[in-house]
Parts: sequence; structure tokens; C-alpha cells
Amino acid sequence: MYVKIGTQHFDNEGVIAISAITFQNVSYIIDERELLRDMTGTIEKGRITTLVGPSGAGKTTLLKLCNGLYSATTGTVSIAQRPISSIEPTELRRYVGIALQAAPMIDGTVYDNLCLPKQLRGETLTKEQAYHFLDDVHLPHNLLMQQARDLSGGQRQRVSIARTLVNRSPILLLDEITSALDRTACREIEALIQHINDTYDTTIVWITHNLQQALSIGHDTWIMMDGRLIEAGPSSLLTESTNEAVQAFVRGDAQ
Ligand SMILES: Nc1ncnc2c1ncn2[C@@H]1O[C@H](COP(=O)(O)OP(=O)(O)OP(=O)(O)O)[C@@H](O)[C@H]1O
Repeated sequence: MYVKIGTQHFDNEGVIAISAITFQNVSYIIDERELLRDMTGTIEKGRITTLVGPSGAGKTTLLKLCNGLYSATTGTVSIAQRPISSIEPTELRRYVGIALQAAPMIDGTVYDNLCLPKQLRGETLTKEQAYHFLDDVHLPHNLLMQQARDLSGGQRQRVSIARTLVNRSPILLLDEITSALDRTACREIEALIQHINDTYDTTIVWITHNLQQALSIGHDTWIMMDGRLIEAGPSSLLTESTNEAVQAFVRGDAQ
């Protein structure tokens, strides 16, 4: 049981509850280009944190450091206070789920796609269990045996999210998952992510170019520019930051 005081969580003994993800002086260099520069910050457990910033700021690179796709060149990324380099890849994949804009599916049915996370661990998912995950993302049961390639964009994104739920990952990374969707489907996915965050206390890290979405959905925001973390804190920073570069970005001058 955690109590929230200010922006920090404390347990019964007054110890700060585990943070979800921490970055300690993290940089990432590839081909002599420094894509992330000396980033230090904490993504808090159980919250929705949006990652915003101009194109090329390094947002996707940051997500890739969180699920082990990239390794920090210097500094330390920790998940639940464990350096990511000490976590087994299979455990990490289970702990940190990811959903992408394109919602890539394997060729086959919705059921085949939902089975995938279990199959990777040599386990099986029963149809009854699969129906439960369809319920979670508000999709009808008759979609289970439909070919994934025939789904609408919104349905596809829901299946992609349901697939992350199969692992019950405490952390969910989302990379522009609504940018290809129409307004209605976008609202539905936003409500779904809020529901998952509320119901399972899942920590959500969400890259979005939609600042209105960041304001309405995010508890916190990280504003990145040119590989640096410029601001981190409550989403109200998007309108209240006194940083001129942030203000220019929010006005649309830097997008
Ligand atoms: N593998 C790579 N090798 C070299 N440069 C890369 C690589 N991946 C990304 N970059 C460059 O790093 C910078 C940051 O890319 P990244 O995709 O993290 O930005 P982003 O903030 O997510 O951008 P967007 O909002 O456009 O998706 C960009 O200039 C990109 O071209």
C-alpha cells in the first residue's frame, strides 16, 4: 500500500516506492552521433507519462533503451530499481510491453497474435483466456478467429494492446499509437489506456505528437529536444513552462 506525498510515493515504512524507470546520466551514441545526451530522470510507477518534443528529439530512442532494444552508451537505465543490463531479456520483455503506431501483426488470426507472448515462453493461451483479453480491450468475441489483416486500424491497435496485456506487463511503452487513427478511434484508445492504467496500475510511457492528448491523458510529461530532457514534471508544464524553447514548441514553432 503506497501513499502519495507530493510527487513521490511512500510505503507504510516511509520508504519511497519503487520507481518504474530511472535514467542516470544516460547517453546513447550511434555512428558517432549522440542521439541522447546526459539524461537523468524518473518515470514514476503507476502513472501515465507522455514523451513529447520535436521530430528527431530522441523520443523513440529513449523508448528503445527501456525495452532493451538499445543499450545506453554511458549511464544507467534501471527498471524497478534494477539496472536493465542485469535483467534477463525474456524477463525484460515480459516486464516491459510495447505497442507501436503500425501495430504489427503476425500473419494469422487474432487468436494467433494473442497467443504469441505465451508461445515465446513455451506456454499456451486458451480461447477462454483470449476472450478475457478481448473483453479487456472491448472487442467482440467473434473477432478471435478473424484474420488479423482484415481488422480496421482501431481494431488492430486494440489487438496490439491486448497482446501486451497477455504478459500483464507492469510497464507499457506506447509509440504514437493513435496518430494513424480517426478522432473516434483515437478517443476510444485513449479511454482504453486510461482504463488499463486505472485497473492494473500499469505505468504508461506514451510518445505523442498531439499536445492536447498529452495534456488530457498524461499525469506527467517529459519534454525532449535535441537528445536532451528539457522539462519533466506534471503535464501542466506544457502550458506553464517558462522555458522559451518549450513555449516555442508548444506554439508550434519547433515542430
Ligand atoms: N539507428 C540510427 N542510426 C543513426 N541515427 C539514428 C538512428 N535511429 C535514429 N536516428 C536519428 O536519431 C534522431 C532521433 O531519432 P528518434 O526516432 O529517437 O526521434 P523521435 O523524437 O522519436 O522523432 P519522431 O517524433 O520523428 O518519431 C533522429 O535524428 C534520427 O534520424
